[in-house]
Parts: sequence; C-alpha cells; structure tokens
Amino acid sequence: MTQRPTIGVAVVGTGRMGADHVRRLDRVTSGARVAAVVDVDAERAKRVADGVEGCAAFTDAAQAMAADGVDAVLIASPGPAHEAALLAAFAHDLPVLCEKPLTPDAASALRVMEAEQRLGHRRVQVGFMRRYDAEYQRLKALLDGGDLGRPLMLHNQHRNVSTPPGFTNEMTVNDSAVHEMDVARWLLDQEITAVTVLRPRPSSSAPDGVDDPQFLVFETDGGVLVDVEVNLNCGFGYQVRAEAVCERGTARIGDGVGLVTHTAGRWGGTIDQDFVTRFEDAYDRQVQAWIDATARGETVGPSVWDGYAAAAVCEAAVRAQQEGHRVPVDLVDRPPLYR
Ligand SMILES: NC(=O)C1=CN([C@@H]2O[C@H](COP(=O)(O)OP(=O)(O)OC[C@H]3O[C@@H](n4cnc5c(N)ncnc54)[C@H](O)[C@@H]3O)[C@@H](O)[C@H]2O)C=CC1
Ligand SMILES: O=C1[C@@H](O)[C@H](O)[C@@H](O)[C@H](O)[C@H]1O
Repeated sequence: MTQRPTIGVAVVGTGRMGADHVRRLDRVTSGARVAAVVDVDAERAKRVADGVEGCAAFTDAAQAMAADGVDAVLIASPGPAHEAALLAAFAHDLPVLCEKPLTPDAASALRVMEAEQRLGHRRVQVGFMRRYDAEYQRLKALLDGGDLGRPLMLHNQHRNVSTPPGFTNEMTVNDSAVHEMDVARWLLDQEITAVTVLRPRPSSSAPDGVDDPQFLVFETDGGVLVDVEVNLNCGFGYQVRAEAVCERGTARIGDGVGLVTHTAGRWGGTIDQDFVTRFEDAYDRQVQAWIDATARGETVGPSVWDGYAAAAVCEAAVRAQQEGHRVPVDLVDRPPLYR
C-alpha cells in the first residue's frame, strides 16, 4: 500500500483554540503535521512551536504560508484577523480550515467570497464544528428523513459558565449565537430572513455592559421560527441544546446524559464546563475531515457561503440588539460555486 504524504499545516493564532488544534494535529488526527505556527505574540508562538518536532515559529502569517513544507493553513486568530489570513492563503492557493466566524461582518465575508471565486474553486472549510457533532448529525438525519413531518420551530439553548474579560454585547452574537445561526441554516436547509433580539432583566452575574441573557428569534425563508436562549454567565455549566418541533413529533439533543451514578441517597451525572470538552469529538472529526479532503484535493464542510450567510445574520442581530426592533437579513444571490 502506498502511503499518503503528510500534509504540512501552518496554524495561525496559538491562543486557546489554536494551541488546542496544534495538539490535535500533533497527537490526535492523522495525515498532517504542524509545520509552522504563527502568532503576533512571538513568545507564545515559540512556546507552542517548541512543543512540536520540526515546527517553525513566525509572527507573520504570509511569511509562514510561503515557507517550505507548508501545504495548508488552519486559522485560529481572532475573527477580525481572518480576512487578511484568508487572502494570504489564497495568494498561495492553499487549503484552509478557518475557525468561526469566517469574518465579523458581511462586507468582509463578501470580499473573501469574491476572492475565492477568483481562484475558481473552493479552498475554505469554515470551523462550524457542530456539524461534526454526533448528536447534531443524528438530528439532521432525522429531519432530512422526514419521519416527524416538516419542522415548524427550533428551540435552542446556548449556556456558558461565564464570559471571559473583555466580552461585549456584539460577541454574544458574533462569537456565541453565530453557532445557532449556522446549525439552524444547516439543519433546516433554509436561509434566515429576519432577526429579533429580546432581553429579560439581566442576570446579576452579567458583567457590566453585557446584556445577559438574551433571547434571539430568527425567521426563515421556509417559515420556521428559531429561538435561541444565549445565557453566557449561567454559572453552572456549558450546555448546548436544540429541540426541533415538527408536524408529527419533536426531537431534542444536548441533554448530556452520560454516566449516571446512584450513591449516598442521590443520583446524577456531571455537566460539561466548556466547549473544549463538550465538542471535543466534533473538533477532532472536523479537523480529520479537513485533512482527508485536503489529501484528496477536495474541499468539504461549511463553505465561505455559509460563513457569509452567518455573518449577514450576525450583522442584522447586532443591529436588532442596538435598535430594539426586528431587522431583515439581506443576502446577495448565491454564486454558482456554492450551489
Ligand atoms: N469553534 C469553537 O467552538 C470556538 C472557536 N473559537 C474561535 O477561534 C478563534 C480564536 O479564538 P481563541 O483561541 O479563543 O482566542 P485567543 O485570544 O485565545 O487566541 C487568539 C490568538 O491569536 C493571536 N493573534 C491575534 N492577531 C493575530 C494575527 N493577526 N496573526 C496571528 N495571530 C494573531 C493572539 O495573540 C492569540 O494568541 C476565534 O475565531 C474564535 O471565534 C473560539 C472558541 C471556541
Ligand atoms: O465558539 C465558541 C466561543 O467563541 C463562544 O464564546 C462560546 O459561547 C461558544 O459556545 C463556543 O463554541
């Protein structure tokens, strides 16, 4: 049997997600190696590179992409830095796995989409990892199968223990609810056409300046109503749940009922505390799918169109937050490359 050559990956951004993806590429997935890491924080890049055999450290993404042994790019810098890194990768026609959000607004996502179209082929998989989560995949298969009839509503809960320092109202949409925007579009195979943001009284655990929780309502072009409780300082755990209400039944995921113990007069289990553990398998499967597709010369998974559509919904949601009324979502026509 002939062995596939190992793909050399440059990981851009070595913070929480970037460092975890470096570990994953180095120790969990197969078919790729970390050839380079990039961070504007030179010491952080060096620290991460030192832990991986044969890995070079850079502070400039474009330089890393031009380096020997780099065949593909994983972008895990903050959202506002994604556009520059994507355009640099396109200059070398390199395959990219780009963490969500593709970019933080629709105009920059459109520029990326135009640049990818100029290449003439898809090169980017967007890191909407929930599409690789086993529970979400089962829900998708059930809805696609049609046994429950047509979906009418999708209820979602997105709870985090707490928000990190510097978290803003916009980030409740761009960093957190963006996942529900993507999974709603994917599960229903419909586009989101309008967003309303409602707010109960704030939790006393919410940091100053952050309205938490928030309640988002999306309307879709297929007539489904999607609601999302974004509750990011709930204090007790990381919970991501979705319930589809269909014509002949309902289906729910995310109850997290793993090991249940009965002891000392009580019964119960544990609740994940963050996305790294809750979605560990999904991140692994997402990255392995990207490596495998790259080895075949293909691009799979959430596309730049999906990243753009989510960015347009985010933009409408941020306006809805600020202006306090329902905001329609405007999308350009879907280009042939993404149909
Ligand atoms: N899929 C998921 O569940 C999650 C995805 N993310 C996404 O991953 C990305 C990174 O987030 P975190 O790791 O939490 O952030 P982080 O703040 O921990 O790390 C970001 C790193 O990027 C570096 N950086 C900043 N600008 C850069 C540039 N221009 N070039 C190279 N490096 C640069 C920073 O110095 C830092 O080391 C974001 O897009 C975020 O939305 C984050 C958390 C979970
Ligand atoms: O992407 C993520 C974070 O950026 C975000 O801050 C969290 O709320 C999400 O649950 C996580 O998946």
